[in-house]
Amino acid sequence: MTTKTSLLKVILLGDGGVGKSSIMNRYVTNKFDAHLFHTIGVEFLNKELEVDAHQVTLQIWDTAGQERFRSLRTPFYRGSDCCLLTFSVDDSQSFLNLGNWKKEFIYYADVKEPEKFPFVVLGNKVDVTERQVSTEEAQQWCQENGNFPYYETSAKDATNVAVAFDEAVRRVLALEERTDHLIPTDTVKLHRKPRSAISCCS
Ligand SMILES: Nc1nc2c(ncn2[C@@H]2O[C@H](COP(=O)(O)OP(=O)(O)OP(=O)(O)O)[C@@H](O)[C@H]2O)c(=O)[nH]1
Repeated sequence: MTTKTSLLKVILLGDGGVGKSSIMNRYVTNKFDAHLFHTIGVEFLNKELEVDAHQVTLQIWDTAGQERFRSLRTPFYRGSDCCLLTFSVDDSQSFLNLGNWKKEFIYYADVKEPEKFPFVVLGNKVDVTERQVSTEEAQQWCQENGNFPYYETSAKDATNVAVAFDEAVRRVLALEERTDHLIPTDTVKLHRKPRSAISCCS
C-alpha cells in the first residue's frame, strides 16, 4: 500500500517586525534570533509532520511585511492552502492592519470563496510584558471577521507555535476537495533546503 503525503502551502502575512520569520524559524529549526534583519520579498522552509495520522509536507512561506516590499511578496500568494495573519500583541497598529492583510491576500491569491478560506490569526510576542492588544479584542476581531482560530504565540519561548501550525494543517485537511494535494510519497520530491533559491536574507 502506498502512503500518501499532503503537500500544503502555508503563508505568513503581517506587518514588518511582528515576528513572521521568527515564528517560521522557531517552528522549523527550533531556534530564535533576537537580531533578525527584515525579510526582503519571500523565503520558504519545508517541514514534515504528522497530524492525526496524516503525513504532511508543509511548505511555509515567510513574506516581507514592510510596505516597500509589497510588489515582491504578492506574486507568491497564489496557491496558498492556509494564511496565517500575524500581528504583535505589543503593537496595536499591527493588529489594526490585520484587515488590510486579509484583503491583500484574498485579492492577490485570487481566492474565489473567501468565506471558506482557512485563515488562522496569530498574536505574537506574548512573552512581552507591555501589551497593547488584549486577548479579548483579538478574539472578537477573529469572531467578527470569519470566526478564525486565534493563537497567542511567542517565537522567543516557543509558546503555541507548533500548536498553531497543527491547527492550520487540520483546517486545510478538513476542507473537502483536498484530493488534488494527495501525492504518493514515492513520487514526490520532498525538498529539504534550508532556504529557497528565491529567498533573500533575513
Ligand atoms: N520578545 C519577542 N521578540 C520577538 C518575537 N518574535 C520575533 N521577535 C523579535 O522581533 C523582531 C522582528 O522579528 P522578525 O521575525 O524579523 O519579524 P518579521 O515579521 O519577519 O519582519 P519583516 O521581515 O520585516 O516582515 C526581531 O528582533 C525578533 O527577534 C517574540 O515572540 N517575542
